[in-house]
Amino acid sequence: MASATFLSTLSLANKNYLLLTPTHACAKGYTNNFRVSNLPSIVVRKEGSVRSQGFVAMQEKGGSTLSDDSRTKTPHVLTVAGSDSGAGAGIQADLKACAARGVYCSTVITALTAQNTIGVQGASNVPEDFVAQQLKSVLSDMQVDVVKTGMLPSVGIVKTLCRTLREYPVHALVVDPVMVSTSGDVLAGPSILSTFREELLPMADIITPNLKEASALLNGMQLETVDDMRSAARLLHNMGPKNVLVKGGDLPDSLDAVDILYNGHNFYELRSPRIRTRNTHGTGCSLASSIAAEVAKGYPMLSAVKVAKRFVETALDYSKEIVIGNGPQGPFDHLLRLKSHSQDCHRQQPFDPSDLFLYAVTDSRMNKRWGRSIVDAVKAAIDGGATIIQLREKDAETKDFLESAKACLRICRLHGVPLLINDRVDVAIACDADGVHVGQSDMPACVARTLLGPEKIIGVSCKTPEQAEQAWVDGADYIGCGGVYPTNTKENNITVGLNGLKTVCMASKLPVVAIGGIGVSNARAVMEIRTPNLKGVAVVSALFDRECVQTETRKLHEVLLGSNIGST
Ligand SMILES: Nc1ncnc2c1ncn2[C@@H]1O[C@H](COP(=O)(O)OP(=O)(O)OP(=O)(O)O)[C@@H](O)[C@H]1O
Ligand SMILES: Cc1ncc(CO)c(N)n1
Ligand SMILES: [Mg+2]
Repeated sequence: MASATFLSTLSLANKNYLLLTPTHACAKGYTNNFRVSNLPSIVVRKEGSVRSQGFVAMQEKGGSTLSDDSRTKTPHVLTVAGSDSGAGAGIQADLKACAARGVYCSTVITALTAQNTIGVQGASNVPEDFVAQQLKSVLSDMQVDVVKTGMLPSVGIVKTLCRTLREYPVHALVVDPVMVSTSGDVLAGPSILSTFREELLPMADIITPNLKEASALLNGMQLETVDDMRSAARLLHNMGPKNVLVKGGDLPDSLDAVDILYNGHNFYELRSPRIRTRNTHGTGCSLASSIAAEVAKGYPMLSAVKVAKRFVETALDYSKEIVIGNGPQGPFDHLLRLKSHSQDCHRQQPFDPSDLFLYAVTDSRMNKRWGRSIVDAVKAAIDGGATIIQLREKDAETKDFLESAKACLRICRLHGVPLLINDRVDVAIACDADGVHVGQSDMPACVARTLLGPEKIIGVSCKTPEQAEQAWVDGADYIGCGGVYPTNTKENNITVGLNGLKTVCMASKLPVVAIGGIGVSNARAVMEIRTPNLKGVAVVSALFDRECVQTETRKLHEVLLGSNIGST
């Protein structure tokens, strides 16, 4: 049995920190094997013992870590579990959940399963001594913070794990006592129950049985209501784990997904709306891994469980319609990416610099003046031959802007024309636009790149070769150079002229679009500076401060074609 949980609050540097100690590291037989971890760590000598190891967890409200040193290590979860060939549960779910939650995950594989959305067709255990070898390889080298267990298919493997954990103590142990898959296939037989009860559960910081597993651990106790779940949690807690989470994913007749967390003092009833979906295979593994991930980051158990549950709920909701496999229980998408790809038949094309040829930039004031909606303006520009659109809505309310952007995106995708958002990276992300255009005092392009990911288009306004170089370094795709001519659209804008444009084009490693006071009368002169990097012109007033946007766009298109430069 683990020794009793010892909780205290201590004051350090005028801040209250919650000191959790000892963790399971002081369970019977742990060796005196301490190490420095990313988690603010305090070795606690309790009752003359030097065996116990604890860590300072962040407080529920706005906690903070103890020292800068403590922030340098990457949080690390080791999952000890079975492989699922269908990749919805097991090791594969654990890897995806940890990646989604932003922690590193190493893997010790205990069994291979041949599994899909129909069920488990076969299983083959990894030999005990090879499980031991994998455990040693990882634990002796990689500074694991939290071990999470899943399928442990034999008594020998459970014992091997317990022995190795005593030799290499970690900060926390999360045990998902996997026994039966949702398809009803046995992943670990009843023979392991006694070793679970006697050896593994007492070492655990949390165990996360589903209803069937809780029932099996409690000799077949019937579990049909939330009250039954509370009773089960209390009885399981008596077996030694610090926390028990009884999961109610399979609770009959429950509109909500209810889980009960019990820490020996309090019960917490955690509820979320039940998502109506067939794609729930691997929810248990993912929940346990996400709890492990949050604990590895340093959060206290209650916060970790809450965040993990919300993550699973969000991922299920996001994935409720994805179609993978023909069986009754499909996998879900931890990384929240598959839906937009599978449902979007007009996928974004990779950035093509020739798209900068006729670059139309909308202006809310001009649209208002001419009594047209932003959607109508975009439609007309595309019909006239615009090759890329940027929405520049300085005055719009965010909610309205987002709605307009979504409507414009549908039109742009239909015509294969990229849609960029000016300044507002948040709006671009929210509507899944093709990219953003940022100015020198907006969000730096490198930060926008981190937020938007590698595929999105990022343009930066530049007036000098130095700014153009920085845009390249920051990972932009193109630069906008100007104002080439004086313009009313931008107040106090310094004009660079054709010479300034040429200097920047010559220096730039990125394709360039010219902007500022350009229209039908001078577009040809701009393109005739003849530098290979200049791919087109960006235009606001010459298209949108006119009665007929389509006609003006067509005229400009003809002029540009006549200049015979930059077009595809
Ligand atoms: N349809 C659903 N909507 C929302 N949450 C759900 C749904 N199904 C399960 N959950 C939640 O997912 C988590 C995992 O619970 P569940 O009871 O499904 O585990 P499990 O049976 O071990 O899963 P598996 O063995 O398929 O990996 C719990 O927090 C549960 O409340
Ligand atoms: C390998 C493996 N582990 C756990 C589960 C439980 O979901 C499963 N179906 N397969
Ligand atoms: Mg499970």
